[in-house]
Amino acid sequence: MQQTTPLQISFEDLSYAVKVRARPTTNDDQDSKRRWSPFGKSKHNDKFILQSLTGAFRPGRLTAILGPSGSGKTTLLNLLAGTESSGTTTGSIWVNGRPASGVSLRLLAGFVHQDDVILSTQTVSEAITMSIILRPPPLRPHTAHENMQETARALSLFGLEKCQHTAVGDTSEKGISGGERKRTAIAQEYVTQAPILFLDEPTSGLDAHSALMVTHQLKDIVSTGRTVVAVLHQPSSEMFGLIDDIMVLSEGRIVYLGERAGLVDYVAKLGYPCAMYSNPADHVFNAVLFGNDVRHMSSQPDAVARARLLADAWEEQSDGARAVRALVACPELSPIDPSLFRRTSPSTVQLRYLTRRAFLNAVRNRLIINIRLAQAAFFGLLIGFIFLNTHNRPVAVQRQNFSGSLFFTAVTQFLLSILSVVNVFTHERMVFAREWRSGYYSLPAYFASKNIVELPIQVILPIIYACISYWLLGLRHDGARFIIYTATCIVLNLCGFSFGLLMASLFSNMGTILAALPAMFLPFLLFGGLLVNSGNSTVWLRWLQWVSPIKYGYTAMMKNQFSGYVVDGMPIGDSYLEEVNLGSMSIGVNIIMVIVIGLLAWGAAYLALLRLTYKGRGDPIKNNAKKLKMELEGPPDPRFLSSNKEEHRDANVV
Ligand SMILES: Nc1ncnc2c1ncn2[C@@H]1O[C@H](COP(=O)(O)OP(=O)(O)OP(=O)(O)O)[C@@H](O)[C@H]1O
Repeated sequence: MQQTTPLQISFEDLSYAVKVRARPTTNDDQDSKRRWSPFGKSKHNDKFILQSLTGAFRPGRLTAILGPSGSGKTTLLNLLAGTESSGTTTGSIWVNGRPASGVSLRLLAGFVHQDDVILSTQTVSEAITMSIILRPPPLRPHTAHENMQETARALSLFGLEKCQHTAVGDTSEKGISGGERKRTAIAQEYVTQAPILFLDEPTSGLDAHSALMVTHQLKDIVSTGRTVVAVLHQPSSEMFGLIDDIMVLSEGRIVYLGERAGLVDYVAKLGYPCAMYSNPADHVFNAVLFGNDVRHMSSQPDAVARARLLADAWEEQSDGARAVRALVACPELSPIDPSLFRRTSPSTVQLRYLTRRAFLNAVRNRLIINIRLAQAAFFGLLIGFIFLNTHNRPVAVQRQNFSGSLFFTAVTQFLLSILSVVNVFTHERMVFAREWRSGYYSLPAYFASKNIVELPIQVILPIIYACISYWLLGLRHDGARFIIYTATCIVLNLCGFSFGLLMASLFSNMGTILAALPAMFLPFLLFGGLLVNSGNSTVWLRWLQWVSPIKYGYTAMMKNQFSGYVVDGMPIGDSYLEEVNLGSMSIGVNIIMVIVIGLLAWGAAYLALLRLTYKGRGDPIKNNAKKLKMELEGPPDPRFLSSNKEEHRDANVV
């Protein structure tokens, strides 16, 4: 990894508040602005998660953020990395003295999240190569061979050679271990050569040796001049010894920020001397943050009061806080090289890569494809044998059997397609959300690749079904009518695919989808043309037939079979069609209606995915890239060029 321009992140008076439902009880928390009123409109309070944080993270140093659960560590990282958007942020952030909102920091920073999801069928090596291809580092390797070399280097640095060809896996199909997954996620960020790296609990859930290994790897990254900030839970003594700077947070406030070596002295001065041979990180947690009360969980007011005492002591009385303020006032000012900005690959590269990955994913999930193929053949045979040679039966039986079998066909083509998509896509939705946020690709490239791979399957399955069922059922022996029947099955399948995509994009888990599915599907089924005579149904509900793809598909197939249908010289088809009131629209128009409804659902699925991308506002980086880059490339904030700079520089030792 190459040396990089040193980048210092500083922030002043940084606060973050979210709206929480107000409670009618009186709360003596001075920091919350109580605005609850039983009759008024406003029933929300501001909950301050981070309060007036002033500090700096220095380049070439490994900074660890420590603090009890719920102290705001993840929120701070998210805020700096520009991924926290639901609340209100106040205060300033700079990179090398240039104003930088969290969003613009995303141009410079990689982020390893607590629960990074990687596509389960991807191997470790593929996941790392994907990062190189889709988020090329400044000196982009151009050939596949160079990409492989770069991947091999990362695999070796992170000790992943032994599992490089193992699939990542998930809870249902075991793949690599939790530690290997964490290291893979770090390696994915490492290869982009981002000058800043944020990591949220990279060592949690790992055994002591693996956690130490990860910390050593972070130290290696830091040695190239990068700024690395990691949230660490309970670092061991060995890990603690590798950390350069430490920030301790409690109840959203800073309790300590400075060199690791200064922490023990500082807490000793507060009246908490650390015993020899004890782990300073444990000491800070147990003695300082919780007052050695190991038997009881501190009550919320106690914890807040204790945190306030410690944070006030830090801010008002400590030399460390003064040194930090001096560092913030007089930061590193070297210019930010534009080559450091995050890069994305061209749309064509994204599309090509994602299509290949989606294809491999489908092939590796071969069992699912095989089941879907078998399902198409099974239902074709089932319906064929149940209604075998219906054309040889009495007229009344023909009417009933053809109606029943064609309705069943319309329903199965639509429903099976929905179920197959939601099953596959529900897991992938989380992968998409994570990869999109990390800047791997754009939504159009992802959406297009999904469709390119899935559409051929959605065409082949109904063809199998139609080829088997049409001739067994004894539908009219006419090539053109067979083609219309097959085409109707195909469009119903594609329409179901769109609805499946929509449901999987709208809802994050299978349970919700299964709860919502009947509410959508059953009205379509009821107004599908067989169960209710739509000409005589309740008037104000009759519109449902116009949005039911099953109704249009069923009508097209019924007209295909019955218009002009003659049995033993008697024309029985047209009168039957009139009787069952399937409407005046032609077969072609009915098929077009299925396509139109499918396209609308498909468009809605795209919008639902767009909603996942920063709540529909799209990528803030892409939207403002020019402005954000200009700010970072521009001159430092004038306040840092003021005449008292030299004065501050003398105090610039944390
Ligand atoms: N959008 C939100 N609405 C309400 N409360 C929130 C929101 N986001 C965070 N919080 C609260 O803010 C506090 C800090 O959360 P955060 O995830 O930053 O803590 P943390 O220090 O990273 O905890 P942990 O170590 O357990 O991951 C928690 O009490 C959390 O419940």
